[in-house]
Amino acid sequence: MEKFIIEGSQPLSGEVTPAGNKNAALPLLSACMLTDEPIILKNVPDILDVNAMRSLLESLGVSIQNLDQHTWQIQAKEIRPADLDPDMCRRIRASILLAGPMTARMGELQLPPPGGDVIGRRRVDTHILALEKLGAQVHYDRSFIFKANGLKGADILLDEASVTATENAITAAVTAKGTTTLRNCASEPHIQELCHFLNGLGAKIENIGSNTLHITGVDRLHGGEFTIGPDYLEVVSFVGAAVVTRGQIRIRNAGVRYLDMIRLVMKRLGVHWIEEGEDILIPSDQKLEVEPDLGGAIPEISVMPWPAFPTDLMSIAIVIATQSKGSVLFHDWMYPSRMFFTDKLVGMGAHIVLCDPHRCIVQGPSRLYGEKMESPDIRAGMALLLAALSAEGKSIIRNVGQIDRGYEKVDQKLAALGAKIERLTQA
Ligand SMILES: CC(=O)N[C@H]1[C@@H](OP(=O)(O)OP(=O)(O)OC[C@H]2O[C@@H](n3ccc(=O)[nH]c3=O)[C@H](O)[C@@H]2O)O[C@H](CO)[C@@H](O)[C@@H]1O
Ligand SMILES: C=C(OP(=O)(O)O)C(=O)O
Repeated sequence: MEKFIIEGSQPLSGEVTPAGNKNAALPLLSACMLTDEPIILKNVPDILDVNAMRSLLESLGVSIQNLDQHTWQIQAKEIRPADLDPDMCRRIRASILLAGPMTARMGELQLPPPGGDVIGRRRVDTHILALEKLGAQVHYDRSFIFKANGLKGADILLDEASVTATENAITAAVTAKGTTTLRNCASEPHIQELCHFLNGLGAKIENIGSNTLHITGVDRLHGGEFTIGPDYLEVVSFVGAAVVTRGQIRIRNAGVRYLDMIRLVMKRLGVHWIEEGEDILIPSDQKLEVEPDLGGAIPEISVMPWPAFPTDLMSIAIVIATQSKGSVLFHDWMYPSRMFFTDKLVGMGAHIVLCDPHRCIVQGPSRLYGEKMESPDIRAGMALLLAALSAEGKSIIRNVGQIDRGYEKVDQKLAALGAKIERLTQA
């Protein structure tokens, strides 16, 4: 295990480029199993979750070659429903994404339970609903068994707009017989990318980006090439790092098409950026003052499925709010354990009232002081790192493997922007 030692209060400056989107790379990698022809994926992020997915695919017989650090050639010529390592499955939420492609192509998969961030109970019922509607039999007894003798298109109303359940439904439906209508589906950028990727392999998915997808099943998919889009969660994390250190940075290839709602929410915290083509420039002259609602009411920032504000940016927004003048209510109804990390921010000097597991009120600005902390999950870990960069004095963040799950070489990128950060093996 490793830890970060951070000497805070260094304004960041310079340029940074985000890696490919983790939550796009994971379903795309799994979807490669839908064809026996080779696929080239570019801009694959070099992060722990993606490497865990690689090892799961390899154990199912998929061959993966690195053409360079971020370009993979993947071929699922002869795959088999082999036993999967339960520890590896438990490491990532996305192991559940093997279900759609394997059920469609092999008609069989035994899958240990998925893991991922420990941020509260994470349902898989919607995955089962979708796959059963397409004709699969699903048996669960601490582990899943998926079986199918050819899938058939269906009219499916998801009982919640779950991201990974939508992805499993799509990958199972693209080669099913007949047509599928998928209603109440999620439409996050990674789902849109998955659809465009599959259409590039010969799938027929219409209405991409909406919450109703029409899928016409095709007999087979062919090989192809696809470039994974930039990770907008990493982009906004770097926006946060610039703002809380009063720095000025340029983020190259920032995926500005994904930032509309995030921009509105950041404006409420007194944060702005300038778009220059595909780059964004975060200037040092931030207002950092909370914009009250009409009539002076305390504003609320709450999460919602896309195109609203993503839950994965809640922790980052909370840290930014500690540096903005005024009060904001944060509300994350999706996960019951996302807000507990705020006690660490309080320990650093932030003024935060945790109202219940889903809501907190932040009153800023507060001077933060360096602390010793543990990274509880990917986004809270990154948020604590931002707080440490902003704080006066030295901070130690342990268990940074949590951050490495989703952020590629974050310490090296921050150091290149002038942060004083060191990675050490945990004693
Ligand atoms: C690998 C991957 O892609 N992980 C992402 C994916 O996880 P994942 O696909 O697991 O998350 P889901 O979209 O299923 O849902 C997240 C939580 O919200 C609840 N829920 C969701 C939608 C809804 O309409 N009603 C509802 O109650 C779910 O029961 C669950 O507790 O999407 C989440 C929500 O954007 C992100 O935090 C994760 O980073
Ligand atoms: C919750 C997250 O990831 P996962 O679903 O992979 O655990 C995240 O990326 O913030």
